[in-house]
Amino acid sequence: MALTVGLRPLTRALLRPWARVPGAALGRPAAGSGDGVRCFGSPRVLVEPDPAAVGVAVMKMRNPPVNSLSLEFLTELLISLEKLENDKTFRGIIITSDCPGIFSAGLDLLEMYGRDPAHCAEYWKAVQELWLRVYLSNLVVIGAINGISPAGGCLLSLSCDYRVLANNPKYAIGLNETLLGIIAPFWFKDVLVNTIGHRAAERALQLGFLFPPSDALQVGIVDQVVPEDQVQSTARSVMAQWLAIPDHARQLTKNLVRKPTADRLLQQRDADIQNFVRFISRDSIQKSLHVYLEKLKQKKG
Ligand SMILES: CCCC/C=C/CC(=O)SCCNC(=O)CCNC(=O)[C@H](O)C(C)(C)COP(=O)(O)OP(=O)(O)OC[C@H]1O[C@@H](n2cnc3c(N)ncnc32)[C@H](O)[C@@H]1OP(=O)(O)O
Repeated sequence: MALTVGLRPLTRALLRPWARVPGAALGRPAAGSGDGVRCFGSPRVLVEPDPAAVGVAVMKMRNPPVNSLSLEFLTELLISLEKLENDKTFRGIIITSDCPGIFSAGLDLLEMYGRDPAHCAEYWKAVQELWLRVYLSNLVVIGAINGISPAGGCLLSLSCDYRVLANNPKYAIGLNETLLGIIAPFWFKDVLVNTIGHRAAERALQLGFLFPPSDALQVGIVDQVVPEDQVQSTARSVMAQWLAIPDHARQLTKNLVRKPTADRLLQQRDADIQNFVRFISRDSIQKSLHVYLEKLKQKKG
């Protein structure tokens, strides 16, 4: 899949420090790992081969405190995913979080608040890019959702082939954009409709539902809810089932099902960026974001 990234300077800047992280250089054996064992990642994205499953990588998101999807974090995720996609050792990835209780707080509000249009455009391009990369990945992608997963975190989860959610009432998942006074873009909406159906998506999107685990399972936004300490092992068992299918048949079928949805964005990426920039730059939207960020601060104090 040839995707235009438009992130080259940042990508290069990010690649350099990796070489300085012992054992973290992409595609090279890690310090302390066995010969030929690949252990790679970046400061915020830990990627390791699953010791219990051949051909499977575990990707842990580590952007504390809440794994918000900042531009730098998105870029690191993109690079790691691209490397995995190109490394024939791997057939599947389990995406999970290294931040206790939080899968991902979604898009980084500070990338959209008080920023100039050029920054917002670059940011949105990276958001699009991550979605396309995960959604159309040739690898089997399983989400081991071990924490709360609102908005962009939910989109990331929905883009996996299968979602396992930890059974903790605090770990809600959903597209809650309306609660922030913003609107989920059409491609977020499309993925939700594809997953839970039109009527359920209509309610969930308008009301900004964050589904706790039992409701999430019932509506179908996740495929399985398991005790917290079984999320990884369940993800691994599910992975084995998906990897039992010949890659070419599974990949072509995935593409058949997902391409029309991805094409809707691919055909209008620039217009989507312009819409986002116009929308997010409005005074009223900036005010809503300000109020929401203040609420997050006050919650603490
Ligand atoms: C056309 C426009 C479409 C745009 C689409 C947007 C999609 C999105 O993804 S918008 C983001 C939606 N995300 C949320 O609504 C989640 C907001 N965060 C929370 O509800 C909570 O932080 C949490 C439940 C995830 C975690 O709660 P916890 O008590 O553990 O931590 P906090 O004290 O709330 O947060 C710690 C720290 O992190 C900052 N923060 C939290 N979320 C974000 C975020 N999404 N972006 C940037 N920063 C975030 C929070 O303000 C705290 O910062 P300080 O320590 O500096 O106060």
